[in-house]
This record gives sequence, C-alpha cells and structure tokens, in this order.
Amino acid sequence: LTLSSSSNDNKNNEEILTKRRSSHPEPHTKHHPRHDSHQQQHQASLSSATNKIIECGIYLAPSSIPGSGLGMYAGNRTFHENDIVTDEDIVVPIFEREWHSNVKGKFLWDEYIWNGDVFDGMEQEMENGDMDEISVASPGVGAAANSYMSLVNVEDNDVVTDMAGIAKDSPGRGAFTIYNGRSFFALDLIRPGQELFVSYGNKYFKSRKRIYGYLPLPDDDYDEADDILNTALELTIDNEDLDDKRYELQSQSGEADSSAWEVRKQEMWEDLHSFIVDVADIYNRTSRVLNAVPTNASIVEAVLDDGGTAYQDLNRSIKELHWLEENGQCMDNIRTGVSSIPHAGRGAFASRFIPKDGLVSPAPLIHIKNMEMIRTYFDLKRNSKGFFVPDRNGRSSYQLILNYCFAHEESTLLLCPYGLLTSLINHSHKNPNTKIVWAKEMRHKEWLNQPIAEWGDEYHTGLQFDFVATRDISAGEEILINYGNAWQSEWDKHVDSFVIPEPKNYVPSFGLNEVLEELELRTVQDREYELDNVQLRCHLHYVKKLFHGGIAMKEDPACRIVRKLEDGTYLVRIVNWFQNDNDQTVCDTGKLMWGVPKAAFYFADMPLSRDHHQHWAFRHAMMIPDEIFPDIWRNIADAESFTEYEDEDD
Ligand SMILES: C[S@@+](CC[C@H](N)C(=O)[O-])C[C@H]1O[C@@H](n2cnc3c(N)ncnc32)[C@H](O)[C@@H]1O
Repeated sequence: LTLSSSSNDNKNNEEILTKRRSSHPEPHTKHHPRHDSHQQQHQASLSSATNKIIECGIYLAPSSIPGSGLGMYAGNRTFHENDIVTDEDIVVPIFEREWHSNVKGKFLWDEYIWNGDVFDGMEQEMENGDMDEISVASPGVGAAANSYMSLVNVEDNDVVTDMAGIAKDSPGRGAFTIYNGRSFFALDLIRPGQELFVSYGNKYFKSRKRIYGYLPLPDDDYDEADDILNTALELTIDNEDLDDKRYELQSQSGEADSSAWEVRKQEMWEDLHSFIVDVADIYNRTSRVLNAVPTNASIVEAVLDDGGTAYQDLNRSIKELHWLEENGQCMDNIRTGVSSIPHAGRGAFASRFIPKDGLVSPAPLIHIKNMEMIRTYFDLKRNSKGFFVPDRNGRSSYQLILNYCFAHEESTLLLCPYGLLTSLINHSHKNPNTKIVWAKEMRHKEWLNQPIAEWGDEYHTGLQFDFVATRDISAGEEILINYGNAWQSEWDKHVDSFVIPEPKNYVPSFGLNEVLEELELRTVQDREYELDNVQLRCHLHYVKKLFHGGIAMKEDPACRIVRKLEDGTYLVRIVNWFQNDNDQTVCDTGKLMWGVPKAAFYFADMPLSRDHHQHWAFRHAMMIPDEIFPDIWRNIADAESFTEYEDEDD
C-alpha cells in the first residue's frame, strides 16, 4: 500500500478538459524545469520584508479535504505552469524493514511512503526484483501535501544522486542520503491561497476504500459523471416536452415567480439521482462515478460550465490569505544548499530574514514507538524452515532514516519531521541559531501526557515541532540546531576512528558515470570492476544491434572488457550474474562482442554496496532536549516489556 508515480494520472485531466462545456485552460504539457524560477521568487519575497502575508510562498494549514489533517497551500504567489513551487528536497530510502526488524507494531512511515521504483537510481540498491522491499520516506510535499486526484496541480522533478561534494575519506560517507533534488513544479496555474495536491496514484486510493470510500478517480469517473450530468440536463432542463409543464406551473403560481419551477427541478433531479443510485446498485457498479455527481440540481449547469465535475471542489481548495495567515504556518522560510559544515552534506538556509523567536519552519512528526523497528542486521543465518533470517547475535545498526529522526536517551521513541526541507537542518554544538519547541497547535497535544504504549500504534500523526530562531537570522545563513551532547560525542568518536573503508577504490556508479567520457576503462586483466563494488553494464539496445536482434535478453547485461581495439571500440564479454542456491551472487561467462563503442557502457553499483548500507556508516538520531521531553515517555527501563517480537520462524 504505497504511493506511486504521479505522471500517468495527469493525462486524464486532458480528457476532462476537452468535455463539451469545458471552459478551463489548455491541458498542461510535462516539463522538468529543474532550477527555474526559484531565485526570482526568492528575490520577490525579499522585496517586502514587513508584510508577512506577502512574504510567505507556501503554508502548512488544515487541508480543504474534510478529515484529512494538514495540507500545503500556495501563499501569496501565482505559480504558472512549470514554475518551481518547492525547493529541492531529499528522499531517504528504507530497505527491507520488515525482514530486518522483528519488532511488532504499526510503522507510521508506511502511510507516507513512496515506492522505490519511482526514483531514479534506486534500482541499483538491491538485487533485481527486490524493488518492492524499498520504501522511500519523502518529506515536504511528498508527505505533507494531500492528494485529490482531480485537482492535482504539482508534480515532482526526478531525484538526482550525489554525495554533496564530500570526499572519499569523509566520515560523512553513508551518514546522509545521496538522493536529493526532489523539487515540485506547477502543472497548471496555481492561484494564491490554492491548496497543493500531489498525485499518490489511483492505486493508493483504490487500496484504501475503507478510509476514503469510493472517491472518484481521474481515469473515467469524472468523464462518466459529466456524461450523466449532460444527459440529465437534456432530460430535465433542456427537455422541450417539459416546457409545457413549466408553463403550467408558472401560470398557476404567477408569471414572475419561477420558484415553483426550481422546486420541481430539484425534485426531478433528486428522482433522477436516486434512480442512478438504484441502477448502480442493481448492476453492482462502483459508486466512484456517482460520488462525482453533485446532489444539488441548481449547481449542475454551473459545474459543467466550470469545466466539469472534476473541478467542482476547486473553489473550496482556495483559501483567503488572511485565513492562511491565521490558521497556517509559513513553510518556505528555508531553502536548500550545500552545507557550510565539513562532511555534513546538504543543509537548510534562511530564504529571508527571520527575527529572534520567529518561526523558521513547522515540522509535523511521524512517530515510531520503538527505534528497534528500524534496526538492521549485517549477518545471516538460516531459520528452522531453511530461510535466511538476520542473525540477531551478529553485527547490527539502524536504517539511514535514524539520522533524520529525533530521539531521547531514556526512551524508545523516534520522532521524524516531515516539514518542507526541515530534514536538511544540520547540527552545531557551539553556534546554533535555531531550536525545537512543541508546536502550539497539535492534533494530539494530549499524547504529551500519555505513555507511548497508549498512542504509539496510532496510524496517523499527532505531534509537531516548530523550529524557532534563537537569534535574528539573516537571509542566506545556514539554519543550525544543537543535536545534543550524545550526538556530538558519538560523531567525534566516529571522526577519530574513520579510515577509508574497503574496497578503497570504490567510487559509486553515479560518480563514475559523470566522468565516463574521460575515463580510461579497465580491462579484466587490469582489475575486475566488481572487486570495487561496481559493475560495467552494456545498454541492451547496443547488444541487440550488435547481434542483429538475435539475442534473447530483457535487461542490460553486465559486461567485461577483454581488450581495447585499434579503432577505439572494445572487445567485450557478456557476463551472466545470478543467485546460486546458497543465495550468493555468482557469474558465468557469456558471448563475446566485437566493436562495442564506449557509448554502450555505463556503471551500476553492485547490490547493497552503497555507503549507506555499510556497518561503518555513522548512525545517530538527533536528540530531543531534556527540558521539553515528557517524563511519561521515558520508557527505556521497561523497554523489554514494552516491546513485542514477531516469531522468528514465521
Ligand atoms: C537531519 S540530517 C541533516 C541533513 C543532511 N546534512 C543531508 O544532507 O541530508 C542529519 C545528518 O546530517 C549530517 N550532519 C548534520 N550536522 C552535522 C555536523 N555538524 N557535522 C557533520 N555532519 C553533520 C550527519 O550526516 C547527520 O547524520
């Protein structure tokens, strides 16, 4: 039950937009304008330093969808098609969590998680076919924006993979995510105050009938609903046979009074509507279409004139800026950049002046009742049924997401912020300019007074931190909080003991691919690339071309260079990698190919070889200060009795 890619669903808007009575603008075309207009927006926002409403470009506020908690809104900005709406955020993959951790309980990230296959480069993380085992935590729009399929107005740019410029000998390797650049752009005009909707994919809603009911989906539901309305109009309002009845009613109640006719029209509409319900019931048809049909006859024409049923909630989703200022919190006081701190990766920077005690950013929190739920193991053993399970006496660590969550030394609890860019806020022990406080408004403030066991399995969020400035912060300054003494001393130890890990020659595939054109490629005799945890692959279309299509293969094969030929092409042997009975990855040699051009090659990482999978990668949560941590959550002394384990043999 995971969120999936958005792009496919938006094409349906085009169909809706071409309906007979449509008056909406032209359908969007898909572009990926990575670094476009952010800078201009930033400049514009700085020009009116005193007016808070004019300043804020994005708000977090109660969603216009009833019962769906918080949502994200455009502030005082008009975004045109393809404008960047939110700055580049990170995503954090979580690997095979259920296989690693045998701690029972609801894992709330699952409700906010995206499928690994949506993101470029994730396919190299694990063995082929294991993509379902990657869940991706995507803060910001990926978690905070709601989805309303007919009003989807933002879409993500592809993520990019890089190490934020850190060197091979940096102790920061594997400690922060390599996946970044997830900005969102406007698919259409977005007006000031309009709620931002992202596509979770139709599958998401179809698999959640119990929560959302039969919500109309953009495939055909709105089209069919529009057809019903058009037919209904022909049968009622546009029906000449009914004109006699209308004149009759009007002459009975006086020429000028049309209210009797309106009443009659509503009655006819209700009759027609319940007739449709009956027919739908009889034929056991989904009621998603029906849910798109308005129950009030008097708005039918207006709905069709406004572009069709898909747009009937558009007005509801646009709020007054004053309402947003009163009920919401500004989310775009920070933007992304490379950190000024050595080894820290990326960071968050003030996008405008933030006064002392002012809000830097709101951060709703995803709770994990027990950090053991994200423990990972490095060694395997066979269980009584012969399946591989983690050896719980062996080496272990935590999923990378730990570094993006808050904890306390006396508690099992983790709180992971998912505000816009708040996951990028780095640590300074001596010179922080920001701190965390509990937000004044929280859905479940009462949890602060209740033991974790009472609310830890709740499957919705309820807590929120606000990041607040501890002094005036100038535009462009890096936002820094103090992660606490425990974090600092663990980091110091890690830095002191860090040595370049084996294999020392490892350069991740995305680094090698960047310099591929200038790179002198190695032959098998020089040194096999696999020894350095990367693999040379050949693009399938070259392989097919070289064999004139006479090779049965579905994926890009691994290739080994036998030698470089005089004309600058290569003699290459295809290598077949497979999993043997002992779950080891082994290879046998395949066909030879002559005349392979350099353009046919690219590098991929060997499964599980990236830095964030390694036992030496730094893992530590950010620490919640003692003074704001509720005593009632200090459960570490009885953590064993609090924790329930799955049966290892199941
Ligand atoms: C919440 S994340 C912050 C965002 C992260 N810098 C990134 O690029 O995704 C916490 C991680 O950032 C890095 N970090 C933050 N502050 C640091 C510091 N003062 N020194 C070194 N690394 C730091 C560590 O890798 C830490 O685990």
